[in-house]
Amino acid sequence: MSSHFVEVQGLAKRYPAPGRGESLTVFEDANFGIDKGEFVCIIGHSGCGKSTILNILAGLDEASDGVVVMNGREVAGPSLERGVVFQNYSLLPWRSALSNITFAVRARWPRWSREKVNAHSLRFLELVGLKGVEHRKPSQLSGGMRQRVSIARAFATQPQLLLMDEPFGALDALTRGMIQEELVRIWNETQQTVFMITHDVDEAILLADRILLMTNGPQARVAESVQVSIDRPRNRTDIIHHPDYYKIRNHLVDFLVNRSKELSGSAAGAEAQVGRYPRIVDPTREPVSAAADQDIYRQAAMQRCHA
Ligand SMILES: Nc1ncnc2c1ncn2[C@@H]1O[C@H](COP(=O)(O)OP(=O)(O)OP(=O)(O)O)[C@@H](O)[C@H]1O
Repeated sequence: MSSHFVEVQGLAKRYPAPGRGESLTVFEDANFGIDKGEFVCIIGHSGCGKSTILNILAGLDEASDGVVVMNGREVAGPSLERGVVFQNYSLLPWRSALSNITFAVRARWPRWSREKVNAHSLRFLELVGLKGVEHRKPSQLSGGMRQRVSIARAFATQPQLLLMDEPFGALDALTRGMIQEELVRIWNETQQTVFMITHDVDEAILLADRILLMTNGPQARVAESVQVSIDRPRNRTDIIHHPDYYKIRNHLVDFLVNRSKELSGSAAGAEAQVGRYPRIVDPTREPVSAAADQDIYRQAAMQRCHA
Protein backbone atom coordinates (compact mmCIF):
# COMPACT_ATOMS: atom_id res chain seq x y z
CA MET A 1 0.00 0.00 0.00
CA SER A 2 1.11 3.52 -0.75
CA SER A 3 2.00 5.88 2.09
CA HIS A 4 1.34 9.02 0.03
CA PHE A 5 -1.98 10.23 -1.28
CA VAL A 6 -0.45 10.37 -4.76
CA GLU A 7 2.46 8.09 -5.59
CA VAL A 8 4.44 8.50 -8.80
CA GLN A 9 6.54 5.40 -9.42
CA GLY A 10 9.22 4.96 -12.07
CA LEU A 11 7.53 7.28 -14.55
CA ALA A 12 9.13 7.75 -17.98
CA LYS A 13 8.01 9.20 -21.29
CA ARG A 14 9.56 8.14 -24.59
CA TYR A 15 8.69 9.03 -28.16
CA PRO A 16 9.64 6.83 -31.07
CA ALA A 17 12.15 8.51 -33.36
CA PRO A 18 11.11 9.20 -36.91
CA GLY A 19 12.73 6.60 -39.19
CA ARG A 20 15.13 4.16 -37.56
CA GLY A 21 16.81 6.45 -35.05
CA GLU A 22 16.81 5.95 -31.29
CA SER A 23 13.67 6.84 -29.38
CA LEU A 24 13.61 10.12 -27.47
CA THR A 25 13.44 9.76 -23.69
CA VAL A 26 11.97 13.02 -22.41
CA PHE A 27 12.28 12.07 -18.72
CA GLU A 28 12.80 8.83 -16.82
CA ASP A 29 12.67 7.30 -13.38
CA ALA A 30 10.44 10.00 -11.88
CA ASN A 31 9.56 8.89 -8.35
CA PHE A 32 7.80 11.13 -5.87
CA GLY A 33 4.81 11.31 -3.56
CA ILE A 34 2.28 14.01 -2.74
CA ASP A 35 0.55 13.99 0.62
CA LYS A 36 -3.07 14.89 1.16
CA GLY A 37 -3.47 18.65 1.50
CA GLU A 38 0.06 19.32 0.27
CA PHE A 39 0.90 22.05 -2.25
CA VAL A 40 3.71 20.85 -4.49
CA CYS A 41 5.30 22.91 -7.28
CA ILE A 42 7.54 21.53 -10.01
CA ILE A 43 10.19 23.61 -11.72
CA GLY A 44 12.52 22.80 -14.58
CA HIS A 45 13.69 24.20 -17.88
CA SER A 46 11.48 24.20 -20.94
CA GLY A 47 11.11 20.77 -22.51
CA CYS A 48 12.12 18.67 -19.48
CA GLY A 49 8.63 17.16 -19.35
CA LYS A 50 6.71 19.03 -16.62
CA SER A 51 3.48 19.31 -18.62
CA THR A 52 3.79 15.69 -19.66
CA ILE A 53 4.05 14.62 -16.01
CA LEU A 54 1.04 16.80 -15.13
CA ASN A 55 -0.98 15.36 -18.01
CA ILE A 56 -0.11 11.82 -16.92
CA LEU A 57 -1.22 12.70 -13.36
CA ALA A 58 -4.48 14.04 -14.86
CA GLY A 59 -4.96 10.84 -16.88
CA LEU A 60 -4.79 12.83 -20.13
CA ASP A 61 -1.53 11.24 -21.33
CA GLU A 62 0.04 7.82 -20.92
CA ALA A 63 3.42 7.06 -19.43
CA SER A 64 5.86 4.87 -21.35
CA ASP A 65 6.98 3.31 -18.06
CA GLY A 66 5.77 3.52 -14.50
CA VAL A 67 2.48 4.25 -12.79
CA VAL A 68 0.63 6.95 -10.91
CA VAL A 69 -1.42 5.76 -7.95
CA MET A 70 -3.92 8.11 -6.32
CA ASN A 71 -5.66 7.13 -3.12
CA GLY A 72 -4.58 3.51 -3.66
CA ARG A 73 -5.91 3.29 -7.25
CA GLU A 74 -3.91 3.47 -10.44
CA VAL A 75 -4.68 6.52 -12.61
CA ALA A 76 -5.92 5.21 -15.95
CA GLY A 77 -7.75 8.09 -17.63
CA PRO A 78 -9.35 11.42 -16.78
CA SER A 79 -11.66 11.70 -13.80
CA LEU A 80 -13.63 14.38 -11.97
CA GLU A 81 -11.45 13.51 -8.97
CA ARG A 82 -8.65 15.40 -10.70
CA GLY A 83 -9.19 19.01 -11.78
CA VAL A 84 -6.88 20.77 -14.22
CA VAL A 85 -6.22 24.50 -14.69
CA PHE A 86 -4.31 25.37 -17.87
CA GLN A 87 -2.57 28.60 -18.78
CA ASN A 88 -5.15 29.45 -21.47
CA TYR A 89 -8.19 29.41 -19.14
CA SER A 90 -10.10 26.84 -21.25
CA LEU A 91 -13.50 28.43 -20.55
CA LEU A 92 -16.56 27.77 -22.67
CA PRO A 93 -16.90 31.07 -24.61
CA TRP A 94 -20.68 30.92 -25.06
CA ARG A 95 -21.36 30.56 -21.33
CA SER A 96 -21.21 33.29 -18.68
CA ALA A 97 -18.61 33.25 -15.90
CA LEU A 98 -21.16 31.76 -13.51
CA SER A 99 -22.47 29.29 -16.04
CA ASN A 100 -18.93 28.03 -16.73
CA ILE A 101 -18.78 27.08 -13.06
CA THR A 102 -22.33 25.76 -12.63
CA PHE A 103 -21.79 23.55 -15.69
CA ALA A 104 -18.82 21.86 -14.01
CA VAL A 105 -20.49 21.73 -10.58
CA ARG A 106 -23.58 20.08 -12.06
CA ALA A 107 -21.41 17.45 -13.74
CA ARG A 108 -19.72 16.77 -10.40
CA TRP A 109 -22.92 16.58 -8.32
CA PRO A 110 -25.76 15.77 -10.74
CA ARG A 111 -28.29 15.34 -7.92
CA TRP A 112 -27.85 18.82 -6.49
CA SER A 113 -30.76 21.23 -6.93
CA ARG A 114 -30.37 24.22 -9.25
CA GLU A 115 -30.35 26.54 -6.19
CA LYS A 116 -27.60 24.58 -4.47
CA VAL A 117 -25.47 24.49 -7.63
CA ASN A 118 -25.90 28.26 -8.12
CA ALA A 119 -25.15 29.14 -4.50
CA HIS A 120 -22.08 26.89 -4.41
CA SER A 121 -20.76 28.29 -7.71
CA LEU A 122 -21.36 31.90 -6.66
CA ARG A 123 -19.45 31.31 -3.44
CA PHE A 124 -16.35 30.34 -5.40
CA LEU A 125 -16.74 33.28 -7.80
CA GLU A 126 -16.87 35.50 -4.74
CA LEU A 127 -13.76 33.86 -3.33
CA VAL A 128 -11.80 34.95 -6.41
CA GLY A 129 -13.26 38.47 -6.21
CA LEU A 130 -15.62 38.24 -9.18
CA LYS A 131 -18.96 38.98 -7.57
CA GLY A 132 -20.85 41.35 -9.85
CA VAL A 133 -19.50 40.07 -13.16
CA GLU A 134 -21.00 36.61 -12.96
CA HIS A 135 -23.19 37.12 -16.03
CA ARG A 136 -20.41 38.32 -18.33
CA LYS A 137 -19.11 36.06 -21.08
CA PRO A 138 -15.37 35.24 -21.14
CA SER A 139 -14.86 37.67 -24.04
CA GLN A 140 -16.15 40.47 -21.77
CA LEU A 141 -13.58 39.67 -19.07
CA SER A 142 -9.88 40.55 -18.82
CA GLY A 143 -7.26 37.78 -18.98
CA GLY A 144 -6.83 37.93 -15.21
CA MET A 145 -10.58 37.67 -14.64
CA ARG A 146 -10.83 34.70 -17.00
CA GLN A 147 -8.08 32.92 -15.14
CA ARG A 148 -9.89 33.61 -11.86
CA VAL A 149 -13.03 32.01 -13.29
CA SER A 150 -10.95 29.03 -14.32
CA ILE A 151 -9.44 28.74 -10.82
CA ALA A 152 -12.87 29.20 -9.19
CA ARG A 153 -14.26 26.44 -11.40
CA ALA A 154 -11.44 24.07 -10.50
CA PHE A 155 -11.77 24.68 -6.75
CA ALA A 156 -15.60 24.63 -6.88
CA THR A 157 -15.64 21.05 -8.14
CA GLN A 158 -13.45 20.10 -5.16
CA PRO A 159 -11.35 17.52 -6.95
CA GLN A 160 -9.19 15.34 -4.75
CA LEU A 161 -6.17 16.55 -6.70
CA LEU A 162 -5.88 19.93 -8.38
CA LEU A 163 -3.36 20.13 -11.23
CA MET A 164 -2.26 23.54 -12.48
CA ASP A 165 -0.07 24.07 -15.54
CA GLU A 166 1.49 27.53 -15.27
CA PRO A 167 -1.88 29.03 -14.40
CA PHE A 168 -0.52 32.58 -14.16
CA GLY A 169 1.94 32.42 -17.06
CA ALA A 170 -0.04 34.74 -19.32
CA LEU A 171 -0.80 37.41 -16.72
CA ASP A 172 0.93 40.70 -16.01
CA ALA A 173 2.94 40.91 -12.78
CA LEU A 174 0.35 42.90 -10.82
CA THR A 175 -2.60 40.67 -11.68
CA ARG A 176 -0.44 37.62 -11.15
CA GLY A 177 0.46 38.75 -7.64
CA MET A 178 -3.17 39.40 -6.73
CA ILE A 179 -4.35 36.03 -7.99
CA GLN A 180 -1.46 34.22 -6.28
CA GLU A 181 -2.67 35.64 -2.99
CA GLU A 182 -6.24 34.67 -3.75
CA LEU A 183 -5.04 31.18 -4.53
CA VAL A 184 -3.19 30.94 -1.19
CA ARG A 185 -6.35 32.11 0.60
CA ILE A 186 -8.63 29.61 -1.16
CA TRP A 187 -6.12 26.84 -0.65
CA ASN A 188 -5.94 27.67 3.08
CA GLU A 189 -9.71 27.51 3.22
CA THR A 190 -10.21 24.33 1.21
CA GLN A 191 -7.02 22.39 2.07
CA GLN A 192 -6.84 20.99 -1.46
CA THR A 193 -4.00 18.81 -2.65
CA VAL A 194 -2.28 20.78 -5.41
CA PHE A 195 0.41 19.98 -7.99
CA MET A 196 1.46 23.04 -9.95
CA ILE A 197 3.96 23.83 -12.70
CA THR A 198 5.65 27.20 -12.60
CA HIS A 199 8.74 28.88 -14.02
CA ASP A 200 8.71 31.50 -11.30
CA VAL A 201 10.81 30.70 -8.22
CA ASP A 202 9.21 33.46 -6.12
CA GLU A 203 5.76 32.12 -6.93
CA ALA A 204 6.86 28.63 -5.95
CA ILE A 205 8.25 29.81 -2.58
CA LEU A 206 5.07 31.79 -1.85
CA LEU A 207 2.75 28.89 -2.66
CA ALA A 208 4.45 25.56 -2.12
CA ASP A 209 5.15 23.26 0.80
CA ARG A 210 7.66 21.50 -1.40
CA ILE A 211 9.30 22.23 -4.76
CA LEU A 212 10.39 19.44 -7.09
CA LEU A 213 13.35 20.31 -9.30
CA MET A 214 13.93 18.66 -12.66
CA THR A 215 17.21 18.36 -14.52
CA ASN A 216 17.32 19.37 -18.17
CA GLY A 217 15.98 17.01 -20.79
CA PRO A 218 16.29 14.78 -22.66
CA GLN A 219 16.46 12.01 -20.03
CA ALA A 220 15.45 14.51 -17.40
CA ARG A 221 15.01 13.43 -13.78
CA VAL A 222 13.19 14.76 -10.76
CA ALA A 223 16.42 15.33 -8.88
CA GLU A 224 15.50 17.28 -5.76
CA SER A 225 12.59 17.81 -3.43
CA VAL A 226 13.12 21.18 -1.73
CA GLN A 227 11.26 21.89 1.50
CA VAL A 228 9.76 25.35 1.92
CA SER A 229 9.75 25.62 5.68
CA ILE A 230 8.46 29.21 5.90
CA ASP A 231 5.41 29.42 8.16
CA ARG A 232 1.94 30.09 6.77
CA PRO A 233 0.00 32.25 6.24
CA ARG A 234 2.42 33.80 3.74
CA ASN A 235 1.98 36.95 1.75
CA ARG A 236 4.01 38.47 -1.05
CA THR A 237 5.11 41.55 0.84
CA ASP A 238 6.28 39.94 4.06
CA ILE A 239 7.74 36.72 2.73
CA ILE A 240 10.76 38.40 1.12
CA HIS A 241 11.81 39.67 4.58
CA HIS A 242 11.74 36.20 6.09
CA PRO A 243 15.29 35.14 7.11
CA ASP A 244 14.97 31.86 5.17
CA TYR A 245 13.57 33.32 1.97
CA TYR A 246 16.84 33.99 0.17
CA LYS A 247 18.41 30.72 1.31
CA ILE A 248 15.61 28.87 -0.47
CA ARG A 249 15.58 31.23 -3.44
CA ASN A 250 19.36 31.04 -3.94
CA HIS A 251 19.20 27.26 -3.85
CA LEU A 252 16.49 27.18 -6.53
CA VAL A 253 18.24 29.71 -8.75
CA ASP A 254 21.57 27.87 -8.44
CA PHE A 255 19.85 24.65 -9.46
CA LEU A 256 18.20 26.26 -12.48
CA VAL A 257 21.26 28.19 -13.62
CA ASN A 258 23.96 25.60 -12.98
CA ARG A 259 23.03 22.20 -11.64
CA SER A 260 20.04 21.41 -13.86
CA LYS A 261 22.52 21.43 -16.76
CA GLU A 262 25.39 19.67 -14.95
CA LEU A 263 23.04 16.90 -13.82
CA SER A 264 21.38 16.41 -17.20
CA GLY A 265 21.71 13.05 -18.93
CA SER A 266 20.83 9.63 -17.65
CA ALA A 267 23.98 8.82 -15.64
CA ALA A 268 24.38 12.20 -13.93
CA GLY A 269 20.63 12.32 -13.26
CA ALA A 270 20.67 8.91 -11.62
CA GLU A 271 23.57 10.01 -9.43
CA ALA A 272 21.69 13.18 -8.45
CA GLN A 273 18.80 11.11 -7.18
CA VAL A 274 19.08 9.12 -3.99
CA GLY A 275 18.11 5.52 -4.60
CA ARG A 276 15.86 6.61 -7.52
CA TYR A 277 14.15 9.25 -5.38
CA PRO A 278 14.72 12.99 -5.47
CA ARG A 279 17.20 14.19 -2.87
CA ILE A 280 15.37 15.88 0.03
CA VAL A 281 16.81 19.35 0.56
CA ASP A 282 16.08 21.95 3.20
CA PRO A 283 18.19 24.96 2.16
CA THR A 284 17.65 26.57 5.57
CA ARG A 285 19.52 23.76 7.32
CA GLU A 286 22.87 22.07 7.01
CA PRO A 287 23.12 19.91 3.88
CA VAL A 288 21.58 16.50 4.49
CA SER A 289 23.99 13.73 3.61
CA ALA A 290 23.14 11.25 0.91
CA ALA A 291 23.24 8.51 3.56
CA ALA A 292 20.67 10.34 5.66
CA ASP A 293 18.45 10.73 2.59
CA GLN A 294 18.78 7.04 1.91
CA ASP A 295 17.66 6.34 5.47
CA ILE A 296 14.58 8.53 5.09
CA TYR A 297 13.55 6.65 1.94
CA ARG A 298 14.42 3.27 3.40
CA GLN A 299 12.23 4.00 6.42
CA ALA A 300 9.40 5.18 4.14
CA ALA A 301 9.73 2.01 2.05
CA MET A 302 9.62 -0.17 5.18
CA GLN A 303 6.52 1.67 6.41
CA ARG A 304 4.89 1.05 3.03
CA CYS A 305 5.71 -2.67 3.23
CA HIS A 306 4.18 -2.89 6.70
CA ALA A 307 1.13 -0.75 5.90
N1 LIG B 1 4.59 13.86 -30.06
C1 LIG B 1 5.82 14.16 -29.67
N2 LIG B 1 6.89 13.63 -30.30
C2 LIG B 1 8.15 13.89 -29.91
N3 LIG B 1 8.44 14.69 -28.86
C3 LIG B 1 7.42 15.25 -28.19
C4 LIG B 1 6.06 15.01 -28.56
N4 LIG B 1 5.28 15.69 -27.69
C5 LIG B 1 6.12 16.33 -26.82
N5 LIG B 1 7.40 16.07 -27.14
C6 LIG B 1 8.60 16.56 -26.42
O1 LIG B 1 8.46 16.28 -25.05
C7 LIG B 1 9.22 17.23 -24.33
C8 LIG B 1 8.50 17.59 -23.05
O2 LIG B 1 7.39 18.43 -23.33
P1 LIG B 1 6.61 19.15 -22.14
O3 LIG B 1 5.61 20.04 -22.75
O4 LIG B 1 6.14 18.14 -21.18
O5 LIG B 1 7.78 20.01 -21.47
P2 LIG B 1 7.70 21.15 -20.37
O6 LIG B 1 8.80 20.89 -19.40
O7 LIG B 1 6.32 21.27 -19.84
O8 LIG B 1 8.05 22.43 -21.25
P3 LIG B 1 7.56 23.97 -21.10
O9 LIG B 1 8.14 24.46 -19.82
O10 LIG B 1 8.17 24.63 -22.29
O11 LIG B 1 6.07 23.97 -21.12
C9 LIG B 1 9.52 18.39 -25.25
O12 LIG B 1 10.90 18.38 -25.52
C10 LIG B 1 8.72 18.08 -26.48
O13 LIG B 1 9.42 18.46 -27.65
